[in-house]
Amino acid sequence: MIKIKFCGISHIEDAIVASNYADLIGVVTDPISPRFVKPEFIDIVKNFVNKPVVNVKVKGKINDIVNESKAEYVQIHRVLDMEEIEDILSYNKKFILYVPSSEKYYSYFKTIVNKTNHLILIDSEKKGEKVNLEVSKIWIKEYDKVGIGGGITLNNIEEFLSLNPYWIDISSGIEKYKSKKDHDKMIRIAEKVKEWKSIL
Ligand SMILES: O=C(O)c1ccccc1N[C@@H]1O[C@H](COP(=O)(O)O)[C@@H](O)[C@H]1O
Repeated sequence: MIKIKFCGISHIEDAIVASNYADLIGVVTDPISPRFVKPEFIDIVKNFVNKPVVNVKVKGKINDIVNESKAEYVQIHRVLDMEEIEDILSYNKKFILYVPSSEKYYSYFKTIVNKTNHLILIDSEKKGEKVNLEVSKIWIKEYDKVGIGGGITLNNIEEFLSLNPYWIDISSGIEKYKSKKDHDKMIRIAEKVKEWKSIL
């Protein structure tokens, strides 16, 4: 079954619902985000959930991000330079590495695939825009750990599932308002993913 990451969790009650319906729980600890919470929130969340937590960060040194919480995964939501890619190889930590969905990042995508064994997240080049599905379709076929995010909602999720990604990543599409999750949307999205498996 296609795995689910519910991201941008900033309330304990949302984390509990995410834990019941998703495989990964994303918490954004970068002040750039309207869903920002302090890294300490992750350590609190971990007392209430039984699924791995992902610390999502855009800026900052990799070493600082790795050590700032007890999250099982670190998602670096920016394009890394070569030195940083080499650096992540030295950590005994699970990473999610963001690749913008544009042909111009194909060689970057291949570098990550060839050098690391981590999960990849294909997302839109600019936050708030929809991911490029044509590019994503090709890359998903090339590497088995590719997930897709970027504008997934209850109304368009089938388009994403039809690409057969390893996992999907959803944040704004399951919100009531910015930073607060809509539990009904979370449950309905999870049901759609489950039903999708039974169609195949
Ligand atoms: O969600 C955020 O606020 C965020 C901020 C900065 C970097 C990444 C962020 N979120 C990531 O983007 C995907 C897709 O989000 P959406 O579903 O399009 O809203 C999300 O799942 C996070 O991994």
